[in-house]
Amino acid sequence: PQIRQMLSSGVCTSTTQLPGKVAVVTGANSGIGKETAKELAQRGARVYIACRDVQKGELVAKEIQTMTGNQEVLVRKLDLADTKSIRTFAKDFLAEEKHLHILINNAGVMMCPYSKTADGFEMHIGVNHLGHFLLTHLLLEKLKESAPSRIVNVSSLAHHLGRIHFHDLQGQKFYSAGLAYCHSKLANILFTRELARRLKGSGVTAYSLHPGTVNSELVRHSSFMRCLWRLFFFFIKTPQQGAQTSLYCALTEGLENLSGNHFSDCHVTWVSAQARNETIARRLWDVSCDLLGIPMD
Ligand SMILES: NC(=O)C1=CN([C@@H]2O[C@H](COP(=O)(O)OP(=O)(O)OC[C@H]3O[C@@H](n4cnc5c(N)ncnc54)[C@H](OP(=O)(O)O)[C@@H]3O)[C@@H](O)[C@H]2O)C=CC1
Ligand SMILES: CC1=C(/C=C/C(C)=C/C=C/C(C)=C/C=O)C(C)(C)CCC1
Repeated sequence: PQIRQMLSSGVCTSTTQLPGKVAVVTGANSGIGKETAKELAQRGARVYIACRDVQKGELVAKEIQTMTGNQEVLVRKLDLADTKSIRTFAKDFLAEEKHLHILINNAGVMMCPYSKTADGFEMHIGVNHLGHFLLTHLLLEKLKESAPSRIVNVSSLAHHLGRIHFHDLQGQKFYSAGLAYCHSKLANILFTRELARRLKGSGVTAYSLHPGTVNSELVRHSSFMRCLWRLFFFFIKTPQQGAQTSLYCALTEGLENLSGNHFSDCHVTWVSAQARNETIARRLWDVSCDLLGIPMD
C-alpha cells in the first residue's frame, strides 16, 4: 500500500469551475487525455477532443457527455504526424471559436520502431514535440486574446535520459526507440520553458509535467513494457490518477508566477541540467521554427 500511495499521490484539489471556457486536449480519446477531458467537461468547459481517429473520439465524447451531462464535448480530427492535418485543425478551430483558454498538449507516442511523419520527421520528435510546437504556434494568438489562458505540455520523467542532438535530430545516424522518446520528452520541457519566457506579461502561461507511471496504451509498442505494466498493474496509476497533474496545471488558481516550471504529483519538481539549459531551449525553438517553416522572431 505504501508503494502504491507513493506512486499515485498528487490530487488536483482546485475547485475552479469552467462555464464559458474553451479547452483543447490532444490525444483525448484514451488514457490520461480522456480523463483530463472528462474532468474539464465535468467543470463546465466546452472541450475539444483533438484526435487522429475521429470514430474513437466520438465514442469517448458520447461517454463523457453521458457521464457529465455536458453536451459541449466536440471531436475534431488532428493527426500530429501530419502538419497539413495540424494546420487544417487549427484553421477550422480558429474559424469556429472565439476563445481558447486551456490547451493541453497531451498526445504522445512511445518506443515505436523507426518511422517518419508525413513531413519526414522521426515519429517521436515529430509527434511529441514538433506537432505540438506547430499546433501551439497556430493557436497562440487565440490564447493571447483569451488571456488569462494556459498551455499544459505533458512530458515525462523519462526526459532525464534525453538529449537534444542537433546534428541528428531525426535519428538518421543513430536510433533507439526508448531514447527517441526520452529526447522528445526533453524537448517538451525545453519548449515549455522557452514559451513561458517569451509569453511573460501576455497573460498566457505554460507548464510541463510528468503524470506518473500510468496504466495506458502508451506501452503498446513494447512487449517488455506491456509485461511490466501487466505485472505491476496494482502499483501504477490509473489514467484518472495520471490526469491529476495536468488538471492541477490547468486549473489551480495563482499558478501564474510558476509559468515555465515542471510538475509531478501536483508539485513543482526538478528537471535535468539539459532541460534547464536556456541556450539549448532557444536553439531548439529556432530549429523547430526552421523545420516547420514558421518565421523566426
Ligand atoms: N502512461 C505513462 O506512464 C506516462 C505517460 N506520459 C505521457 O502522457 C501522455 C498521454 O499518454 P497516455 O495517456 O499514457 O497514453 P495513450 O497511448 O493512452 O494516449 C496517447 C494519445 O496520443 C494519441 N496520439 C498518438 N499519436 C498521435 C498522432 N499522430 N496524432 C494525434 N494523436 C496521437 C493517441 O491516439 P490513438 O489512440 O489514436 O493512438 C492517444 O489518444 C503522453 O504524452 C505520454 O508521453 C508520460 C509519462 C508516463
Ligand atoms: C521498476 C518498477 C516499475 C517500472 C517503472 C517504469 C519502467 C516506468 C517507466 C515510465 C515511463 C516510460 C514513462 C513514460 O514516460 C513499476 C512498474 C512502477 C513497478 C515498480 C517497479
